[in-house]
Amino acid sequence: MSPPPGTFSAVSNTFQVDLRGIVDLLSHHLYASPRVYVRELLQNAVDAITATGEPAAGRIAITTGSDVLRVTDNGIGLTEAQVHELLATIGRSSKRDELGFARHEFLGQFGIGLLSCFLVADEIRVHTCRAGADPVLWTGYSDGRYEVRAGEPREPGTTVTLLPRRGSEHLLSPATARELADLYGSLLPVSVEVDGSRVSAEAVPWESGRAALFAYAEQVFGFVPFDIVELNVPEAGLTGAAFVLPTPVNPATRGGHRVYLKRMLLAESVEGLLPEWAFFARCVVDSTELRPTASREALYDDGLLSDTREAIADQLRGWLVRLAATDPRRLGRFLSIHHLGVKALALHDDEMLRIVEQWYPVQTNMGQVTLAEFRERHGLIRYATSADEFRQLAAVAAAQDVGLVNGGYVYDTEIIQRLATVDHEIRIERLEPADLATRFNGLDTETELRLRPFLAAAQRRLDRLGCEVVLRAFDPATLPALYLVSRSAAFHEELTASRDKADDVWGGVLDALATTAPVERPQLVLNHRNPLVRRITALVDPELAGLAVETLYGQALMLGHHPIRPADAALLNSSMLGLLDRAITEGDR
Ligand SMILES: Nc1ncnc2c1ncn2[C@@H]1O[C@H](COP(=O)(O)OP(=O)(O)OP(=O)(O)O)[C@@H](O)[C@H]1O
Repeated sequence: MSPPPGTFSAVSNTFQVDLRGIVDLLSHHLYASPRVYVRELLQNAVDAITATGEPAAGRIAITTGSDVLRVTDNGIGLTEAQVHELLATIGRSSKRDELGFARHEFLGQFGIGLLSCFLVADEIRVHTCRAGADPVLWTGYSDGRYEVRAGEPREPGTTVTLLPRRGSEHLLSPATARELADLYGSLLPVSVEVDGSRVSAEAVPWESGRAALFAYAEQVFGFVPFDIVELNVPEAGLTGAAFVLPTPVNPATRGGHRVYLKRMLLAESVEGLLPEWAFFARCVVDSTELRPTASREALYDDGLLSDTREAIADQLRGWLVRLAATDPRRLGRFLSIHHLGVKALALHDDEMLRIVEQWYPVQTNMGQVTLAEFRERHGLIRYATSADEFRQLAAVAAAQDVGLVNGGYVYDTEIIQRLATVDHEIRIERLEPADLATRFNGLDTETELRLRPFLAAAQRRLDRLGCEVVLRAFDPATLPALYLVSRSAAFHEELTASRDKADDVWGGVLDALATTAPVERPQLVLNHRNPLVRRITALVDPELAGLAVETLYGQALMLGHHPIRPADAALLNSSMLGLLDRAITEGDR
């Protein structure tokens, strides 16, 4: 009885597949380049040889010419039933176990690799024979059809013949076939020949000694490495070498690594094998355990890959630590090339932090020294957090015998601060510009009394700019004035600037913030040791003295790279013009 209208009975169906769409998708969109067809054919041949249990006797011959390309192996071959099952079913592979897991000894696992041949061919012929069974010829077409018929008699094994699609002939040419077989197959443990000449049988480069490795790096990566670190990660069955780059690289450019899986080249530029901080190394490795993605262009990002990454990171770190212990000069050279990466690493790695502290010279107002040397000399690490602050204060601080590190370079301030958190013996102090003024000498009482009217007049001129004028005597005498902003004053200045731009609601919040703490005003410290300042303080004309103070204020602002507010710019403008007017009037007399 049929169900009443409007109700459905549950029917179990299977997906329908449009074969042409799948063939097109897998062959044209999965792989980045049509050149991978050689890799997939080599891989199938190697797997078929592995399946015989006698890899040493394995032979793969690629022949080109007469407009076709043939890959012949003396592997296990297929029976007719297997041909129907394996070649004609997309996604079916003989390389998985009953539970569907990839069988360890094989390179393939997905059951789609052969389809990559449709990138370059319209027709694929597989002529195969299993020992003791009849030879079979399977022909597949890129429109999704296939035929199976009896094949010509042959030795056990398989020959895959590709008939090029129009426009792809060059990809099957003798030169390209040779180049690709070399690229993908040169480390394979079976014999590979192209048109009768052998390509394979190279030993893995890291088993041929250091000299060979240096030559390899130059040939393959195009540089003579600064050093070579051997890599070994047993749980990933991984061996290989990391080449330390001899020149700086942008840490943001991700360097790819040459990765072989079971000695078949996966790709020349694989990402994710090293942690990001190790941008100074390029690797070549072979792994028996890491897994490829289906396109075989990248490594599958699983737990094993992240463990491997960690293990390689440890080995690179160990190399650095060893270098520090055995050859500090060489470490110094390395650091001068790759300091950015090492400093980035030091932010989350204690050993690297110590290496940077001990060996990396930083800029200070007493010359280039390491943080360790600086600490030994000054008892603490006093630092400026920006290059501007350092530039403004370095000479003045040095003249007061105050050592100062420029923390303005990338990561330097963070590194200094981290040092103090990992080692409580290490004292650090951010230089408070206003504190510097406390080290300046005051004036003797008589001079101070004499200059009081001048100071009061100067203060009146700068009051509206929120700046306090003080007179001190300090070195260097060549510096007439210094504009010092305490951190809280700097914060307050930023707050006022934001307040001016903010809308009412946000402005209210900023106002509330501004009133929470009393703020020290920025100081213009005039240097009484400076001859010009002395002459200014002695001027009898109060207007000229006022213009001079305003100009000193502007000059000190600019010297310290302080922000120039509209009110400052207006003042600078009027004082300059005022002085100019005076100078011209004087000159005309
Ligand atoms: N040269 C060959 N000799 C014997 N069998 C082969 C050969 N080439 C392919 N086959 C059979 O055809 C199946 C499908 O091959 P295909 O290349 O499409 O996938 P795969 O190698 O199993 O996996 P992957 O997609 O990861 O390469 C293989 O599992 C294998 O059984």
